[in-house]
Amino acid sequence: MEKIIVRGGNRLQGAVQVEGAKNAVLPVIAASLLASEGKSIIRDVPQLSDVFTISEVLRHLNAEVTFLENEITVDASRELSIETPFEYVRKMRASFLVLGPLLARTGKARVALPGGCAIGSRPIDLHLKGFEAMGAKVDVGNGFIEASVSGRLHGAKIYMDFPSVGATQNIMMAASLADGQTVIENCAKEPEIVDLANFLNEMGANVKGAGTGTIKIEGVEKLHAADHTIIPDRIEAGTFMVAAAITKGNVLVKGAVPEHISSLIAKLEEMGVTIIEEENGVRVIGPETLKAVDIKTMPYPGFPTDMQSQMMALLLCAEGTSVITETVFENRFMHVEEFRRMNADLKIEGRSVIVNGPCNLQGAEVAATDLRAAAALIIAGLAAKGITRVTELKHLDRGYLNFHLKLAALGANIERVDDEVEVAPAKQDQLLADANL
Ligand SMILES: CC(=O)N[C@H]1[C@@H](OP(=O)(O)OP(=O)(O)OC[C@H]2O[C@@H](n3ccc(=O)[nH]c3=O)[C@H](O)[C@@H]2O)O[C@H](CO)[C@@H](O)[C@@H]1O
Ligand SMILES: C=C(OP(=O)(O)O)C(=O)O
Repeated sequence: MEKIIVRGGNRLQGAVQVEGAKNAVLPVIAASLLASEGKSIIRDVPQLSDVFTISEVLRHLNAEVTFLENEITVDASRELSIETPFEYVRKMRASFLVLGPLLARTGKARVALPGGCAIGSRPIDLHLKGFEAMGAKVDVGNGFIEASVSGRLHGAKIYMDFPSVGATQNIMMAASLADGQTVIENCAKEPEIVDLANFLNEMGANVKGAGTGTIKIEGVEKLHAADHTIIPDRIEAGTFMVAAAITKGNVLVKGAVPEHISSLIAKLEEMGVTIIEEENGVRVIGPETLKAVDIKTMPYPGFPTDMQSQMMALLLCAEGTSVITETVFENRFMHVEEFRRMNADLKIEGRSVIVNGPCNLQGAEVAATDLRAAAALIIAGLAAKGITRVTELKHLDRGYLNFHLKLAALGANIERVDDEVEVAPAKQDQLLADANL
């Protein structure tokens, strides 16, 4: 079994470069299915397992996808098949994002129903309501969603009960090839929505208002391939910022875009962390003593749920009582039990967790329960006394590239091993060199 082994106590120092955003690249790759001519080139693509999964989905749908390091080329000009089986959707829920493009491009799509996952039940009603409002007939049965339309989808006025990121993206993509105007009200405002809108517009779409609460899309006859560079990953950036703060370190997080992480910056500053905006990123200097703060996750520009578990790790080291309230997903506290194995004093009360800090964190064997929990447990290990072993690394690999190598380059005592066969120092140096760190 693979594990990451962390020996806590080292201060992180130096600079780390963030990758292109996982949550931006997945919808952009799905959107490339809308181009009936040309080859799209997508740049700054992180080589993550989720990216490989969505590429497999596209290949299964008869698109041609080629990788060249951080660049992906997609040719979706051939006739597309319309079915995405469960094996892909089970691996990664974002596979469901092909439904909108397929429906708009071919008039029909059959995509396996995404189930719940470790962070909540995650229904898809808002996606489906949107497609129905645009004239699609949607049937759910035998574990599949089947959507079809005779002729083309038509524009519609769609109000979302909750600003769902995925539903906003799926509807935006479908509406780009619909007849007439679609207006999505109470839509998601995340930077990844803006990145997708930019890509769609580069493909010849007419999308306005992305980043605000109302998006207007004038459907066009057809879309062509485009050349697009993915935005930097704000969650990876935030994860390294928290890692720097917890080790009382001094780290420049290169590629971090301050306006994408303003809620995180505000909370870190409230905790006593020094944040300096530099030309090519954000410098984080951890204080000797961290102050407790309260956090409530919210849709963007609120505090991101994808940073909740990493912040929990940091608050475990803060003086005083903090309250973390999760409003986006109903069950995103699976990591609490794992933190408790590290001597954390945490109490779950409904949708909140009370953190009584500072905890005397101790190394332990812990299992990642989801992608961000994996990073959070490793971060806690950086501050814990003794050795922390983190298993279930398949979660980590969905969203972080070379995570342990990047931390090692900043001075962490960390290695990734298979069944305790520890990587010899010379091999570790070679890995760092290979990863260009
Ligand atoms: C690949 C990707 O970009 N994933 C991100 C995306 O997930 P995802 O797009 O799945 O998240 P959503 O914004 O859709 O979900 C937010 C909330 O809305 C609910 N909901 C959603 C759709 C729906 O039809 N009905 C419904 O009730 C969900 O159950 C959840 O409670 O945004 C989340 C919220 O910022 C992030 O945590 C994920 O990292
Ligand atoms: C929850 C996440 O991703 P997904 O929506 O793909 O599960 C995440 O990136 O933290």
